[in-house]
Amino acid sequence: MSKTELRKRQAQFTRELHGDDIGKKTGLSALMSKNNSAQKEAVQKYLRNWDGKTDKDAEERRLEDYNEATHSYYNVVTDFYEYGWGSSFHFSRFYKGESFAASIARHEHYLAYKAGIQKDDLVLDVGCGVGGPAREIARFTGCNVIGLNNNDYQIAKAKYYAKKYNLSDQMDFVKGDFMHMDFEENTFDKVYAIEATCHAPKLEGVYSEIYKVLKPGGTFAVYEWVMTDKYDENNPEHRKIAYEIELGDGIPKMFHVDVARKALKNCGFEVLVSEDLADNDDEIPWYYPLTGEWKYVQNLANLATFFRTSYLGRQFTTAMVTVMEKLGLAPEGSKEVTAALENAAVGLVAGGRSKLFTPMMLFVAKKPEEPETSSSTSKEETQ
Ligand SMILES: CC(C)=CCC[C@@H](C)[C@H]1CC[C@H]2C3=C(CC[C@]12C)[C@@]1(C)CC[C@H](O)C[C@@H]1CC3
Ligand SMILES: C[S@@+](CC[C@H](N)C(=O)[O-])C[C@H]1O[C@@H](n2cnc3c(N)ncnc32)[C@H](O)[C@@H]1O
Repeated sequence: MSKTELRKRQAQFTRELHGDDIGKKTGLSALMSKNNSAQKEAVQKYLRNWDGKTDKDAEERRLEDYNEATHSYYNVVTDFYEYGWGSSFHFSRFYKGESFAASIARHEHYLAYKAGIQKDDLVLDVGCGVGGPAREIARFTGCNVIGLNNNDYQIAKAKYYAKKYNLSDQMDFVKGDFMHMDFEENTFDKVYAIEATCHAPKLEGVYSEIYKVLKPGGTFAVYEWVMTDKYDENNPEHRKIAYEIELGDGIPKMFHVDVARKALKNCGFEVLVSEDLADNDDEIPWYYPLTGEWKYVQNLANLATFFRTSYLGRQFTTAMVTVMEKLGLAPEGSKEVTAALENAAVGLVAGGRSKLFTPMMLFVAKKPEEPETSSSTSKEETQ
């Protein structure tokens, strides 16, 4: 199927699944207005690749199907994410006394600061979700942002929110696969990606596209999801944690941190910062909202969020969605989605506690002023 045909089909499917009036409804009320048979199809398309098999063939299938699989994954989880987490789909570090929203925003500001984003810069947000970080970074720095996303539903939502919050002049959102970008070479002053490029079947693929569209001398900053140095792919316990994360988060393959670092270098980037922000012995761990450890709750106003993200809250949501599905109020397959998200939560907490996994491997990388030609770059073996 050609790129144009795939785009048309995915856009048409989104209209069938979510209707034309995207934006006004969020979370569970948006879930309730989804089309039943389209939802069933989306759940099936997402889960067909995660059938419990971890052999090379199964992995190959997941890598090949990355575009449709992630498109379907976000078609079915976006409403749950907004209901449980908000409109920035990423983790953050927590400090004592800090609210959940402040912590999420600070994590975004920090990336903007490390990327050196200035007023009037043209910035690309790779895998922009519903635009939570783009709105915050545009307000924080005064830059102009283009959000790239392969999910039509999220793009429609991001556009709706930009208009609602009077930010449309500073931002736009476009449909596209980050493995094959349509932008002109040397277009953007800065590029950032927050917990999105882990959906790539090959990190060198997405990083080389970023390198191409970045102006010479421009900076790319990313919070990458990777398995850490402690991870051993041949250890079944470790592999189980990585598989749970892949299954529950729609990721074809979780890569080791070295793979990411080498991929950046192989694309021609000069790596300026390479730091796991989760490896700071923070008093409050990044994954705590998913553990249900109430002792960490910093702010009474955040109680609703912490209930929804905690183990107890997740069981409550699953039970509620099961009943809603039986009564025909929620579309078929919604219960399966909550089960997959439960896997995500369990895998992420296990990965976080054991430090086998981090969602905040910070890389800041520069495209040289005079980029090397690809033939003059010596490449290291990655994936
Ligand atoms: C998938 C990637 C690369 C990043 C997303 C990171 C997080 C924002 C999500 C990872 C697991 C998600 C879960 C929820 C919200 C968003 C995440 C934390 C829920 C709390 C949403 C409400 C459901 O009832 C339970 C979910 C558990 C997992
Ligand atoms: C976990 S969300 C993070 C969203 C956003 N960065 C944020 O922090 O709110 C991952 C995002 O990557 C996008 N994505 C995944 N695969 C993609 C691809 N091949 N091309 C473009 N976007 C993709 C998803 O649609 C989703 O918006």
